[in-house]
Amino acid sequence: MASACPTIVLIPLCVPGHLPSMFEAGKRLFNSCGGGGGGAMSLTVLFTQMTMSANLISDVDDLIRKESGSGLDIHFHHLPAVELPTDSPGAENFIMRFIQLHAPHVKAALSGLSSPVAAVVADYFCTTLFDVTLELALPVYAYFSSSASMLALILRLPALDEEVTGDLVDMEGAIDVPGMPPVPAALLPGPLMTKGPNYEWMVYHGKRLMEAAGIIVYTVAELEPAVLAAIADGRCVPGRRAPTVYTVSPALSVKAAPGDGERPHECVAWLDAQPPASVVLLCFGSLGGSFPPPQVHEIADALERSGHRFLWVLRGPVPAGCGAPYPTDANVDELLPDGFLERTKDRGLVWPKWAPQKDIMARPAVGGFVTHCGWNSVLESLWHGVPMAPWPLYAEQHLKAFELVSVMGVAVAMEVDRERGNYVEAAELERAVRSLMGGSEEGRKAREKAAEAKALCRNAVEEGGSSYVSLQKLAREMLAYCGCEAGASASL
Ligand SMILES: O=c1ccn([C@@H]2O[C@H](COP(=O)(O)OP(=O)(O)O[C@H]3O[C@H](CO)[C@@H](O)[C@H](O)[C@H]3O)[C@@H](O)[C@H]2O)c(=O)[nH]1
Repeated sequence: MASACPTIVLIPLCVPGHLPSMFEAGKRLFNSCGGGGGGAMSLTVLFTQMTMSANLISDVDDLIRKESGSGLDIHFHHLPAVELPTDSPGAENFIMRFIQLHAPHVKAALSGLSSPVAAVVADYFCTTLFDVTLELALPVYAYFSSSASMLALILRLPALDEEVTGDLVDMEGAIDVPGMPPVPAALLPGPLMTKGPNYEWMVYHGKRLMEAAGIIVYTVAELEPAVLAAIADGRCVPGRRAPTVYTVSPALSVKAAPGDGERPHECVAWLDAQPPASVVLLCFGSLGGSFPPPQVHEIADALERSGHRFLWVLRGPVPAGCGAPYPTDANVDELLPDGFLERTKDRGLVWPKWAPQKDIMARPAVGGFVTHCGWNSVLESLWHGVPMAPWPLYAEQHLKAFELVSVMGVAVAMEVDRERGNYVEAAELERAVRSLMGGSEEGRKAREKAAEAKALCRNAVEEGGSSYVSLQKLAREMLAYCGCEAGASASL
């Protein structure tokens, strides 16, 4: 891993919703620093041995293989395994403690690099590692894989915590998330609703993010202008301005078709036999898609009655007592109502395992997306101008659903009963699918807004676009830290 030129060190959270976008952003930053050719900078990635889904493990292996053979100055380093905390009362708490245990290994890895470190970029769930970077006097940037709206809420949280004596969910009225319309408390991310160990960690992150040299947010500035202005104007933290926010937008492939001689994935081949914008996609991220049998039946009824074409990524149960909360493959014969597959075989495909969502989303047949509102899925949808029907399930997804419908207007509203485990009745899903795919005024507006969002996404990564400019600015800053010329090269 030796390299003479300065290096940018990435410390990602190794989960599917965080790692791919962060690596992509890091690589584009490295290119903007001249790393792609001029030898001005190298990139080092420190992997924690997080319990990963099988899909991510193969993605990480592929990524390392591909990048190692690319001739680019990118280095991968696996940190030693740590003993997994066994008594954590929730995912957030587990992750924070898991990351914290890596501090000595991160310190040893950073100290052992033969290249001078230009900057460290750490996932925002890794703020416990800021102590190491402070000790080594290295500039540290936070990478925020979620929306700017979520960032505004996290930055606001420490003050909110002091203002409110009880649980946030019991607050009278709505929550003030700077730059957003008033957010009903019932839409807060799960860990923020009631005070406890997971909540405390989120408050901790809110405080520590203020120590970062900058915050790199995976978003499109033009999609969230009011929130970004509120952060920049210092409206999140009383009396203090938040670190500078750099927006890095997705730059997804526009090559939609498989290459010569490549066999398309079954889902892609099926989509290519459907008319343009005729299929509603249902896919629920890396942890979702596995529903209790009554809910599976409601979805099946809704899809059958809607009469629309569909591609439904249905997952099996999450194995009990297993460290990784990732769903198994679905046994569709067991899960689906009798005769459903036969009755819908001419217009529907149920895919029982991990699906190539990015490739699917790029196919012209996809006309609408029922999504759990994971931020990667949202941006993938908007990159292709596909309107959504939000079905939030966990984490900050209820906030996103609100933002998609009430702020961006790129989604039709759908009633999700959070108190019943985010249950959606068949009639409601059928209504939402008809509205999204059919001729309703609501659906028409969402399609129009999604088409506008597509243009914003694509412009952001063009030369002179918001993401391009952010990366150039960040590159100059990082080059300056290590006394290099500000010779950033053109890149996305
Ligand atoms: O069958 C599948 C399911 C998912 N994906 C991909 O996996 C990623 C999933 O990311 P995301 O849509 O953001 O969902 P989560 O995996 O749930 O992401 C976590 O991380 C996100 C970013 O911080 C948060 O917004 C979410 O709430 C949080 O759950 C996306 O790129 C999808 O294209 C597939 O390729 N195939």
